Amino acid sequence: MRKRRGTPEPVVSGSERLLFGGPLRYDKGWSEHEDAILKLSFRAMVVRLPGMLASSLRLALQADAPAARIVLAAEAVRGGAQAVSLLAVNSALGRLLTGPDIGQRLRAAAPALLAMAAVSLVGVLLRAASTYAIGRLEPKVERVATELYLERAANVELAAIEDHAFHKLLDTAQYGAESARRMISYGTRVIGALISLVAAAGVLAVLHPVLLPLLVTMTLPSAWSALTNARRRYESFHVWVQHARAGRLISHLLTEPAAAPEIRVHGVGPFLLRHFRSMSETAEAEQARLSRLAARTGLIAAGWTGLATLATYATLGALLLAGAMALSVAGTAVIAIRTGASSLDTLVLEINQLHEEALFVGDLQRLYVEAAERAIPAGGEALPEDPKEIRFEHVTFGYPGDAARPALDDVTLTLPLGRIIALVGENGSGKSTLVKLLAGLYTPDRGRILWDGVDAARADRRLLAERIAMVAQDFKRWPFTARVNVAVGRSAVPMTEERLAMAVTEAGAEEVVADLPRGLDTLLARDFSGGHELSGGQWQRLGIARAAYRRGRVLIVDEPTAALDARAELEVFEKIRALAGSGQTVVLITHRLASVRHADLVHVLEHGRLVESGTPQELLARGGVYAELYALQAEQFTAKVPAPRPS
Ligand SMILES: Nc1ncnc2c1ncn2[C@@H]1O[C@H](COP(=O)(O)OP(=O)(O)OP(=O)(O)O)[C@@H](O)[C@H]1O
Repeated sequence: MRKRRGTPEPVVSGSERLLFGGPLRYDKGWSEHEDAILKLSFRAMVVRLPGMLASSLRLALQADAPAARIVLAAEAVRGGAQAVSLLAVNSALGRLLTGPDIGQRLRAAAPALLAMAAVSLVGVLLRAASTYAIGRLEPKVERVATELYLERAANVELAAIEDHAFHKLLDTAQYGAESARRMISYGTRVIGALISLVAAAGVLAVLHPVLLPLLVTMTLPSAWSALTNARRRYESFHVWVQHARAGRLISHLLTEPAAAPEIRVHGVGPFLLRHFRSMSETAEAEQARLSRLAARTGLIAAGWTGLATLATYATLGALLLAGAMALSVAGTAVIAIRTGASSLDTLVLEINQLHEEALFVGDLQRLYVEAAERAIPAGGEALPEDPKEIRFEHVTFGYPGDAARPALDDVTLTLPLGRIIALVGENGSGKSTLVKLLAGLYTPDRGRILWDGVDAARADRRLLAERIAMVAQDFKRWPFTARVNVAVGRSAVPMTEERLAMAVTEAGAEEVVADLPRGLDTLLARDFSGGHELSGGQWQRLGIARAAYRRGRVLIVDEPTAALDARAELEVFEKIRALAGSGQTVVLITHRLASVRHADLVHVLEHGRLVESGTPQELLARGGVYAELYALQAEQFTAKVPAPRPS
């Protein structure tokens, strides 16, 4: 790993070790992006300036072209006005300092003085126009950048979302949209300062050639100091981004409703607070380190600037004493030096800010590119209109980063369509993984999934998803109304009461809805006012209603009855059977083998491998894994209850 000189090893708090198993620092960032340090050098900063300005401009034009044009025009004219103003100063001073009597001198200087007044009025008006247009532009730029971020992020493969490196990019890039917003102001100020600097430098070069390099020497220290500090802040941000997220996570846990009961009953509050404090202190130590370095850099820069200023004014004095410069010219030079130095100062600061923001926008742009590369591919072969079966052929799949053992290992099985197929097996045997592959959420590492003859890997993924309705074990409980929680099953079609009512009935969720204070319009999020909470079983019924609303050809239900009472369980299986009766394929994952009795076909998985397949009756008769699991469950009901111990 390449490390910057002077970057100390991170301090790791006990809290990080205990709660998160180690230091929450990203330390690969610099070696992953070899050019990252180069990006922070002064030369690179200057070289990248046109690109940075162009990317701000592109974003601005995309967000609100008329406002962007107003800003550009106002800044260009304002810079020109400043040059005119300096020339007018020079002319006014020249006329005021030379000539016979003061009245005549004043009259001679009057046009230049009037020109100065007119130019400053124009400047004020242009500044107002620019302020208005920037105010209009900034939120739009942020929105456009955020929309693109969210759109790309929502469209990547599930494997990318679960990938550590991609997640880091998602984490850091989210700050890019805000930076894009800020780049508009900085970019505008850079353009303004550049133009007025050129004006001041032009005037100075005309007055005396030695004044120009002196002006530059005066400003270099603040450039160096600002750049050094920006580089440190950016570096630190990247290393600490995960730590910052963990801090926010702890504070969120302390306030979120889901954790509230346990926090109170188990007294988790003080424990989490203690670790929140300890982690905050670790982060504060990093902030203190940055401030210490910034103060030191600032002091060095200030000393350097002081010496350079002294040298500039000494040179001006020497030129005056030697008679090499007239007093009026020296007066204009002082004004031009002050204007120039302040423009150069502004320029350096603003370029630096622009550069710092551009680094974050760079993260965002990297995310755009990487997300596009990892997007769910568009297009592909069409699936057969009415396939007879889906066949897994020697399918092997392992989760990224989990090299120990594949979750599915050389699985070959058939899922006949229009039937109820049950997947059975102990925890971790690969059932959920199998249905995720079936739904196209992952693609096999080896082997094929065939819809009749068509390989799902070559099929159009959107068309494949169209056919699937899924109630996963951890299906999303959307913090919206009950209506949306059902209709989100197929949000692309217009929401109709008829379709909603049918889905609710098919899932047997009528009672759940009837019990809600505002029926389908009840908000199902306790953390909003008027929000209502459902029980696990009630949620599960809504989840099934959502899948019914979707009307996919293949209904995948993963543990549909885990949170249901015995009566509800029976009812739900009745509903699922009815769905299958209407020609729909049901792929059912359940641990309750009594419910599997009605399946047309059962596949039994063990450690990621298929160990048995057949009808429930065949499997019971065979006396294998299924029969063993079945007997175990049956025993629980037939075993004699031990007699109470005598007291
Ligand atoms: N997103 C994931 N990332 C990494 N590993 C995973 C992921 N999901 C599951 N696994 C691993 O894959 C294996 C199979 O898990 P899977 O969820 O498919 O089992 P299952 O049969 O559905 O289990 P259960 O009955 O407990 O739901 C397990 O070892 C699990 O740890």
